[in-house]
Amino acid sequence: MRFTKMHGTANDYVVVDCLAASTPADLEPLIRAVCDRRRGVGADGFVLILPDETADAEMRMYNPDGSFAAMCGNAVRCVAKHLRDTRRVDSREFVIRSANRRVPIRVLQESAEQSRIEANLGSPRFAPNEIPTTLPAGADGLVRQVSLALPPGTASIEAVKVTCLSMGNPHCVVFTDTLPDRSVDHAEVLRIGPAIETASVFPERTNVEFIEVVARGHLRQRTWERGAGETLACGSGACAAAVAAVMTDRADRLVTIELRGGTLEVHYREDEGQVLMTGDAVTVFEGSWPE
Ligand SMILES: N[C@H](CCC[C@H](N)C(=O)O)C(=O)O
Repeated sequence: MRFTKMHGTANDYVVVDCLAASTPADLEPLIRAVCDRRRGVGADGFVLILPDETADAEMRMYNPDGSFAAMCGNAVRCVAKHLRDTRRVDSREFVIRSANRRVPIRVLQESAEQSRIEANLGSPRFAPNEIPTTLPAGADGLVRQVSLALPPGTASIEAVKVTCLSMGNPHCVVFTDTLPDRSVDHAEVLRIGPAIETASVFPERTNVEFIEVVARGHLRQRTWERGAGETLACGSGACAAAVAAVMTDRADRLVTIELRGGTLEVHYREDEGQVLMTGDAVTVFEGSWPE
């Protein structure tokens, strides 16, 4: 199986082009083996690129544990770069489908190694059943700064305040100004993250973003990803964080998000309520995996 190793803000993926090749069989064990950082290639996810009737291509992204994710912001920029590099699309503007979302792409700069790409991830969904979560929404229909109890002994605190939404995949945002230490560097990501990811109030689990508000146009983010653990960046998570910061009046609609693996620009547009994310996409190497 031929693949391309890529990353977006150091959130790395094994990308398999199935536009002119068959889709690998028996995916789950293959994904676990390929994503294993010691025994395999090592990646935060495994991405298939497939033909599509309604878009220029379909992206299917799987976490290292084999679970499917309906959206993936950093990976969609990698897929966009691959489609341009392999001349599957002539224009710098095209559409990639991920599950039930069409993601309009604009390629802003490009080179063989690295490109700068804008992806429109669409509108956030706020209804608890669309996130999904069993946490209660307020009178405004938002799950905003709701208290979530942590299992005893998880962390130095017994509960956290969370703001939840979907970008096609579930996100739970924790602002560090509600934690004992306001710095995102000291947030108990490795303890609180997994406890929230697998909390019973998230029937499909959830991604977790820890956000420090530096200024109304500058956020710092650490991420505990569903099915992957702490990653150096999460694009859909950055979009969710930007929306949550606007929902809680902590930020303006155009924000720079500083993640451990790099920087993303996010624009939560007021007009159609869509969320545009701009960042890099990097090709690292081509490889093959024994069939
Ligand atoms: N890293 C990805 C998110 C993967 C989300 C996945 N962990 C899930 O289960 O939803 C991103 O850049 O958006």
